[in-house]
Amino acid sequence: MSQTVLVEKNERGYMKFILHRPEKRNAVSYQLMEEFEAALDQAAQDNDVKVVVITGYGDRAFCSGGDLAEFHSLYTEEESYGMLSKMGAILYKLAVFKKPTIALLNGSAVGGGCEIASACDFRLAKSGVKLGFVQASLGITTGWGGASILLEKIPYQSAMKLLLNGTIYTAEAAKELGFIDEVIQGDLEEWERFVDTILNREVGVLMAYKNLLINKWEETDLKGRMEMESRQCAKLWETDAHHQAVDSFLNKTK
Ligand SMILES: C[C@@H](C(=O)O)C(=O)SCCNC(=O)CCNC(=O)[C@H](O)C(C)(C)COP(=O)(O)OP(=O)(O)OC[C@H]1O[C@@H](n2cnc3c(N)ncnc32)[C@H](O)[C@@H]1OP(=O)(O)O
Repeated sequence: MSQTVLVEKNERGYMKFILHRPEKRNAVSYQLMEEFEAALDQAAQDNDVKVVVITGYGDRAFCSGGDLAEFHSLYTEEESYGMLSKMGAILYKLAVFKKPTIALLNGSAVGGGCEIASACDFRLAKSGVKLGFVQASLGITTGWGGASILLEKIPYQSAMKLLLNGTIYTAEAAKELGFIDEVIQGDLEEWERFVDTILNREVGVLMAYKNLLINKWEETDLKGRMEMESRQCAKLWETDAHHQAVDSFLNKTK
């Protein structure tokens, strides 16, 4: 089975995780969850790594969220909660990762793809990229805790607009809402400029600032809030509305 997360270490001091399931627009499978978590552990232990960058393979997609085909076999609340809380725990680990993290949106970011992006400290997107928390249009909510994270990061009204609408935005429109920090025009490699100065700082300084956030999120029980969010989503997962929406996507009738 081929690798679903490619890990590249750059001598400038960052590590790139490349979500690598191009035939599924880099959807999250169980295998990808495991490789993603292993990559996070590897980056945490490597003292040369100052920043982690997450991106998608190719130029079509950053990540299309949960693998709707693989997870379609999960029918009930309990079955889906197992999957949702598993990825939720990994996203929490990403949110409280001890060094700065960047989501580099090279292509579409949909559903759980936006949740992964929310868990990063910064979100950069190639101009023209489409993104959206489409879960509402599938009869569910963010199931991996992404809304709880989003509400920590951008103004409440903007977060609610993104979540309740459940529609697709351009990177430019998402920047207006504060979700995207920078839209990259032209060559995507230009993203590196965003971290030029950060990479010149001592890793201890970067980690100390990050620690302020981590402490806050521990005190306000972000983990517990994310678990509650997964539970709410699991309840909606077993409804007909959700199963019908997924059937429509898989049968291309939507
Ligand atoms: C778990 C939950 C959560 O938040 O907690 C979620 O994430 S819910 C998951 C929410 N995600 C979605 O609803 C994603 C739906 N996907 C899309 O909207 C689209 O595929 C885009 C991501 C915008 C890409 O569009 P584009 O036109 O480039 O490609 P496409 O639609 O032809 O897709 C190419 C191939 O990838 C597959 N594919 C795409 N997204 C997939 C997904 N999430 N799970 C499983 N397969 C997926 C398609 O079925 C198709 O397979 P074939 O080549 O075999 O026909």
